[in-house]
Amino acid sequence: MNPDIVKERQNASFDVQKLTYILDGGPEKTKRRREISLVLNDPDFDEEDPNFLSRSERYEQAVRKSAQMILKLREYGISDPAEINCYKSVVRGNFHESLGLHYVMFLPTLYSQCDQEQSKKWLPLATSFEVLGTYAQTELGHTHLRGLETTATFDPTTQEFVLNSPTVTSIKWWPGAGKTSNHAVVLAQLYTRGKCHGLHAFIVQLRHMDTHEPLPILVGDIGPKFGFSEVDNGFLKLDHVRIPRENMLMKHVEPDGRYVKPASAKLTYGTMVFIRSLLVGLSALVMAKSCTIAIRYSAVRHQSEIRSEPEPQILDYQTQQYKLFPLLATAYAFSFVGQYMTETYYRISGDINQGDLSELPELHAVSAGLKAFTTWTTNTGIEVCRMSCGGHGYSRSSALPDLYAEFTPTCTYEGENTVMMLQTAYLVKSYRQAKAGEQLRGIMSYLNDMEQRHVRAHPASARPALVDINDLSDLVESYKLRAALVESAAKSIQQELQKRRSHEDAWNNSAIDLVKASDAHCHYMVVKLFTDKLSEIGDPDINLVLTTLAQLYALHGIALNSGDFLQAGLLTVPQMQQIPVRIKELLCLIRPNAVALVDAFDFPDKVLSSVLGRYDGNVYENLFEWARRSPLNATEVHESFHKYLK
Ligand SMILES: CCCCCCCCCCCCCC(=O)SCCNC(=O)CCNC(=O)[C@H](O)C(C)(C)COP(=O)(O)OP(=O)(O)OC[C@H]1O[C@@H](n2cnc3c(N)ncnc32)[C@H](O)[C@@H]1OP(=O)(O)O
Ligand SMILES: Cc1cc2nc3c(=O)[nH]c(=O)nc-3n(C[C@H](O)[C@H](O)[C@H](O)COP(=O)(O)OP(=O)(O)OC[C@H]3O[C@@H](n4cnc5c(N)ncnc54)[C@H](O)[C@@H]3O)c2cc1C
Repeated sequence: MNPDIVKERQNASFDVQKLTYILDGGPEKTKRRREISLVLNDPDFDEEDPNFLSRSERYEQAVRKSAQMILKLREYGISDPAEINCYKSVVRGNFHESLGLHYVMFLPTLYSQCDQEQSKKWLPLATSFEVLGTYAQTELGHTHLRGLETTATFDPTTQEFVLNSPTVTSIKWWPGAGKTSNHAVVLAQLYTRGKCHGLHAFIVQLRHMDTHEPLPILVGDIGPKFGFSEVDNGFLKLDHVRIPRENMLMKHVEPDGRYVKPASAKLTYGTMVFIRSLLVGLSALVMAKSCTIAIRYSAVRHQSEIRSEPEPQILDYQTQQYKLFPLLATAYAFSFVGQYMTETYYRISGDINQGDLSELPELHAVSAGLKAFTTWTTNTGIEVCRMSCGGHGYSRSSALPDLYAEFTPTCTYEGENTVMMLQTAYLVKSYRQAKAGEQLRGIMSYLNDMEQRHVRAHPASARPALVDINDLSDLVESYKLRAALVESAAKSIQQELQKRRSHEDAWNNSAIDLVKASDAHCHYMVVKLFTDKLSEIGDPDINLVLTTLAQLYALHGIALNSGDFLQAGLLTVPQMQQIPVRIKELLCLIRPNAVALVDAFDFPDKVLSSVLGRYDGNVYENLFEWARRSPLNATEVHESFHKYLK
């Protein structure tokens, strides 16, 4: 064990194990997670570092691993969805799996949209993996749902739907598992009796069940990408492909071609809401991994000098702390927000299953906003962690390049982030309702408050700032008032409308304000949820260290967005000047606990797959060993010497 890292652990002021329990949701859950993690010792999962393999080899290794996972899950009798998720995230490490779409989109769509008869037919096939599915929605030319071109036309004479990609732009593009899957949920515009009824989901068989040869359908892999090398994102061109009427999910078409309206057309989009909710938790996980790597490495890396010798740990540089500790605070904040998002998703979708759709718009808005907010922040954060590790951070052995490449598409898939932020219509609508005196419920209820107190964006001079920057509840209140930026967005729309612009143009001309408002709303939610969590934590040592992190998260966010807080008169210039001073104090308070705080995330070394983030801190000897395994070192003289240099 590296002596620096041993010393760091001795300095911790709290019980790391107890903090792990809090993150997991209780000691029992930690115990079970650790039991599941023992799978890492299974020799059947031994594999080559994917960084040393070609794309085709990576895909093959990933398929083998996916197949092994299925067999092992059966062998160990793991069937609880949360446990399956935990198991898979341990085995997957920092990469995706080729069967991922089957689990995260195909199966959930079947579960939520099959009627009884369909469930009887499709669920056994899909859960036994005879049917391997994907989710084919996006097209070459469009992702916006109303713009999708694939059609499904009902033919009452044969009781079939005819699925067609009429143009090049309508070819399905990006669905995971182009080579792996034999079925797809295809999203297409439904036509019956000559009328379009919008987007609906259909189960389409793509490949022969025995030979895996494609049916008369053009299907394949879209080629190498920035990352996602384990995943065969695919294309799919349907040329008048016929499927039985029973393959339409939720069965909206009667045998005579009559269309039966669903309770809400948006229920078809349910799987996207599900994944967006999951991505909040994924952001927390990836931010936690990145911080673990960068902070452990910073504790064992010595460089340059502060006073004279010896060379200090780079974690002692104030600038290094300023790069990493706000991200550490963010990882904790997002962990608690992820827990909230999961609970909210299951609570509201439970109500939806009982026929109560009243909270569906809020679930959509919150999951879209938090998905965008947390993935954007994490995306930037991984890169900060990588650069904070200097040259070694650029090596694939650090895992940070892989974490970035695998995570960055979360800002794009499942709804491009700007587009998701613009789903603020709900926010503006809520603001207008509150203004009209309606009492709002749920997370939007803070808008009631604003109307009652007539709090508005005022110039700094017009309102005395009563904020104590050392008091978290005051900071939460400030974030709440800053979220009143939604008023500026609503006003901008109003002004545009007064200029006789159409509603659509008024919206587009206010889009920057709308995204800012959405961002401010999400930021408030994160600060509030982090602060609320503190009241549940009884252990005084842990409460203290997490309070320090929450303060840092809140103050750092204000420092980055100082213009908003000043403009709205929420803080004065002298208070703003105090914030960097307080931030520096907080960095010093966090410093002795930094390694313990990342240890509490409890990532086994094999899951981190990072030479820099090793628990024992023995970085250099392992870096050397890793480099020697590079395929270029397989021979002492590379063949290119004989071919070209000699
Ligand atoms: C551990 C975790 C593991 C995770 C691993 C992950 C690996 C994953 C691997 C990779 C996997 C990647 C897989 C993939 O990427 S799958 C493909 C994902 N694609 C998208 O996400 C497309 C994004 N676009 C959209 O969702 C829609 O086009 C938007 C939303 C932009 C507009 O929408 P639309 O076109 O309809 O037009 P509209 O704006 O008039 O809206 C009309 C009304 O509908 C409401 N509305 C809209 N949407 C919803 C909704 N969902 N629930 C409830 N309501 C909704 C909306 O608020 C409005 O309400 P109102 O104002 O009229 O009241
Ligand atoms: C790794 C990966 C996996 C994927 N997996 C799947 C899958 O399994 N199944 C599937 O169906 N799809 C999948 N996708 C596709 C993914 O869902 C889309 O790429 C995503 O929804 C974004 O759409 P787009 O690519 O058309 O971007 P565009 O919408 O074209 O975005 C391009 C730019 O235009 C801007 N823009 C677009 N619309 C607006 C607007 N209304 N207002 C303001 N700005 C706007 C965006 O902000 C962005 O800056 C995957 C994508 C990736 C990268």
